[in-house]
Amino acid sequence: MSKTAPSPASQYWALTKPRVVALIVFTAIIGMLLAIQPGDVWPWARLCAGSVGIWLAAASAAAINHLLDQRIDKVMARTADRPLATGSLRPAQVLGFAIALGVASMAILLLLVNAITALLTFASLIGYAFVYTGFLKRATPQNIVIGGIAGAAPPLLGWAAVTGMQGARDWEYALLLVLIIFVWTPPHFWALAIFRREDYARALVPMLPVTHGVEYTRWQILLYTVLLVVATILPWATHMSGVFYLGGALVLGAVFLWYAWKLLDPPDEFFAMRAFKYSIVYLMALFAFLLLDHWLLPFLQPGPAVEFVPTA
Ligand code: HEM
Ligand SMILES: CC(C)=CCC/C(C)=C/CC/C(C)=C/COP(=O)(O)OP(=O)(O)O
Repeated sequence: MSKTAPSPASQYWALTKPRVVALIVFTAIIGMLLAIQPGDVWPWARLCAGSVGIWLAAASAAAINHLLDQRIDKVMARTADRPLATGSLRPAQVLGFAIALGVASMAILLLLVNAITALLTFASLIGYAFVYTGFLKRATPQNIVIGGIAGAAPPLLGWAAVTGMQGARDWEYALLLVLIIFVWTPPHFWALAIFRREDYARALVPMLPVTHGVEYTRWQILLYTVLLVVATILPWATHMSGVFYLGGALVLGAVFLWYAWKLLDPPDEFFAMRAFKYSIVYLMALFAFLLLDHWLLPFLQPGPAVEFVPTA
């Protein structure tokens, strides 16, 4: 039985790495919602335009990644069905699509949000599409650590969309969120890379399990997971978030530590993929805790007693 060819729309959609970018936009939106304080007027236009603009930029960067990684994607089993690897889209089409998304993103951010968000988003796009994909990925096993800065930036982009980054507090809090995703990235990616190491070796990509071996990578995952748990305490320690967040972060962190510890002597080779999948649930849930702590708890707590003063 012959397989029906995928529709062009589904191929363009695949270029945007929709699921990864969905989580990226989720962290950006949470950055926005943490930057608004209870009682503030919600800047709806900037919230909507900021989300769309950041989404378009991340999608553009993902499409450029497909373009620059054609050779690698063709060789690796995980990526061999990508639109350029199969030939269902031509490089010129992908380039045009990436440019259109990038231009639309910058126009929206510049015209409807603010210059600092446009600038930081553009830097993240360049960081992932060119610095990581075009250079670091092929150059060093620290590729995803350094390149992770671009993927970690979205909460800062969201925060900038709401505040314009006017005060030191804005930078401190937003960079804390960036730090959390930055230290989350190595356990997230290296767990998958352990499982997929033969793919990377065949494609000559110097990922850590290929260059330094699986055992060394497992210890690095544990090290970064410990750093991650410490980093996730900082929002509470700096009074950005309360004990509700802290409780959630510690429980989620304890489970992540269990995965990282068990990965040192895993029950089977699929365990690394279970750890990878947990890393995604972890980040989603951690950011959901930040949000609930910021927005739900103030509503649940009784407000300050207001004294009734008769006017006459
Ligand atoms: C340099 C940084 C990063 C690297 C190298 C990396 C690497 C990867 C890889 C190789 C995959 C598998 C993709 C596939 O099978 O098609 C993946 C999946 C995923 N990543 Fe990352 N990642 C990074 C950062 C991020 C960030 C910052 C986020 C979100 C905040 C994220 C969210 C996800 C999600 C949600 C998936 C699952 C996608 C799916 O189920 O199709 N990643 N990542
Ligand atoms: C503007 C902005 C916020 C940009 C963010 C860019 C972005 C989409 C970051 C995600 C990082 C990611 C999917 C890495 C995958 O690594 P890989 O490309 O080596 O994985 P692959 O083998 O699946 O292609």
